[in-house]
Amino acid sequence: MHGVFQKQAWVRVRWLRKSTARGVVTFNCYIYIYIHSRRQGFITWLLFVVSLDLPHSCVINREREREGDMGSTDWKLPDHQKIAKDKIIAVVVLDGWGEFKEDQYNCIHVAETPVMDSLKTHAPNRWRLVKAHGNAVGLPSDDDMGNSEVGHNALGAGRIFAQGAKLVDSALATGKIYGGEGFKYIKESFETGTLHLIGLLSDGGVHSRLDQLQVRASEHGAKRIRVHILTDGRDVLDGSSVGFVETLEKDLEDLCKKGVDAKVASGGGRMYVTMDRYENDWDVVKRGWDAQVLGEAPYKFRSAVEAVKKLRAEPNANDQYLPPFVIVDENDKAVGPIVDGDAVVTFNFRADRMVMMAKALEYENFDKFDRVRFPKIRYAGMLQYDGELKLPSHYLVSPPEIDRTSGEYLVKNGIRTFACSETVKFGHVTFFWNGNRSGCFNPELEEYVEIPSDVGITFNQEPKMKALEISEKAKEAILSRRFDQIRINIPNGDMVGHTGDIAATKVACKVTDEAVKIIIDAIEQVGGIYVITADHGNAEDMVKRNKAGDPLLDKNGNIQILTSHTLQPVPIAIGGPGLAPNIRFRQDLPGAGLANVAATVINLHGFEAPKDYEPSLIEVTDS
Ligand SMILES: O=C(O)[C@@H](CO)OP(=O)(O)O
Ligand SMILES: [Mn+2]
Ligand SMILES: [Mn+2]
Repeated sequence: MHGVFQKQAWVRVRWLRKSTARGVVTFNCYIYIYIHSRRQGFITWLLFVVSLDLPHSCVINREREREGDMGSTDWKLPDHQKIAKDKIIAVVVLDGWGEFKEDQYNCIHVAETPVMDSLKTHAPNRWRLVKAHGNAVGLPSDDDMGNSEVGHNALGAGRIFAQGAKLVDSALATGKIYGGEGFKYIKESFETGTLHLIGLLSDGGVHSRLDQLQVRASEHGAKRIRVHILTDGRDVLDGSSVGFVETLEKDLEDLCKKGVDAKVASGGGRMYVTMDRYENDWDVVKRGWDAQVLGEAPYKFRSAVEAVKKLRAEPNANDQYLPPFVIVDENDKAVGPIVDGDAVVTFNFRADRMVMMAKALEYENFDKFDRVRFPKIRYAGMLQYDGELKLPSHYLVSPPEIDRTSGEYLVKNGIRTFACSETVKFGHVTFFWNGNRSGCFNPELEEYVEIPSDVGITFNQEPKMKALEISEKAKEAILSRRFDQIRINIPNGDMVGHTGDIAATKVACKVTDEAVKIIIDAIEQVGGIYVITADHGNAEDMVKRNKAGDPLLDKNGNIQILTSHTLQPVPIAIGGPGLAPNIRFRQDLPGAGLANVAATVINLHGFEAPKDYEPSLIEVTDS
């Protein structure tokens, strides 16, 4: 982070976009840039012109890719020699359900969870733990907690891919990021326009990382920089926003001393401003748009530190839900609305909570809310957030190329698939599961059902969420016998765990257990198999601890509530009448992780898994 480096590169800038029936025609100008970087600096550029992007449509691209895939991949899975086909399999992901010591802050332990308890105690050969954090799911280090994106990617893809956090780290370390198309593109605005950086401000490492913003924002020649912050409190402790904003403001001050006009321009809490997902509530994105683009918000402050401190002092305020604010100058004028000719980077590497904003920033035709103004900007994502939609069309770092997922293999081998969750987790068992692809592979064999989530509440208010509705839908799908795989995500442990409300999280865990029972009972009726697992920990530990594992107290003597995910492993249990008695978990894979689940499920469907998948967790004994 403290290194000094120099780079020269070509940058593309889109300077004119025109919609046509088949897509967007983009005229580009190319600029040769010279970058001199030191820790807190920003941006520099030089010169110049020409080229033209031909229009394309997503549909055409998708078909071409598919044809290419079909040509190079052998999709046919060999039959498993010992496991019969045609069993109905329920794959259940309990979001945020880890395994941890049994104390009063372990909500799973404290709640009544007889079904999950019995899976653990009654069939020891069919219950085990798997790793769900750090290197096991493609994160930079084993200090990184798991999360839904990397967890579901690993569960679905059967292999470990270097994930966004890691890819950005390495693109920054090598300097490759600055030579890439995306950076070159935005850089063309640096001379006359402002560079806006929008994203989650914390070191949580789930959606973004502050140090990546610091490095990125350091000495790359932008003359005017505005940062639009989203406070966290969900991947990091509530209240930590103040420290992160202080760090950022200090960095920006240092830049100002070097002659860069750099300021925080707006802000708001991530769950209330900008970072909605799966189109649950466009109002969230609109609040962000109004503050970031239009420079309008209900609260105005002269500095971001003051904003966050004052807004946090309101009753029941927390970092996740801070209201939107703008920073104003001495004339009460917003210091950083986004206007024609500016560059914008959304610096989150994770997709789900940036896709909606990306659409608002990029799509000429857009009807989700009234944007009032649609500035002509050069916009790039830290990553491309949706490979299928090619959104955004410019990005600084290429996303992981997660190909040949288990879902695609199984569908291509005739497995009829049903996937379901409520809105806030719907994309987890579809988009993330399928390697960050929206849509299904074969609509004739697949049905994806989304149950609308509650809107405008924090989930401790409704801790049962839609768990029972999801499992009832899954039950219907199981009993209909129209599907071979029924895949669901039960969100409660995670979504309620993130609120930090221990009483509500207990309710969440109890209803999750009830939902599991509905699935297991349905599977009993059709002679099927269940696979119950989770994507990462959350509800099993609700308190921040010291190294010895004891709860930490804050300065008032209260326990420090942990709203984030954890580093804990998660359980996986298999069973059901369709599971032959001689199938059990292998004993020789003690370090297995979520990526080992895909091959396991493929085997249970009666196929051998692709050779390069992480090994299956099961074995078939002779007896
Ligand atoms: O809510 C989210 O965006 C993340 C936490 O940042 O949780 P999950 O990975 O479980 O979706
Ligand atoms: Mn999750
Ligand atoms: Mn979560």
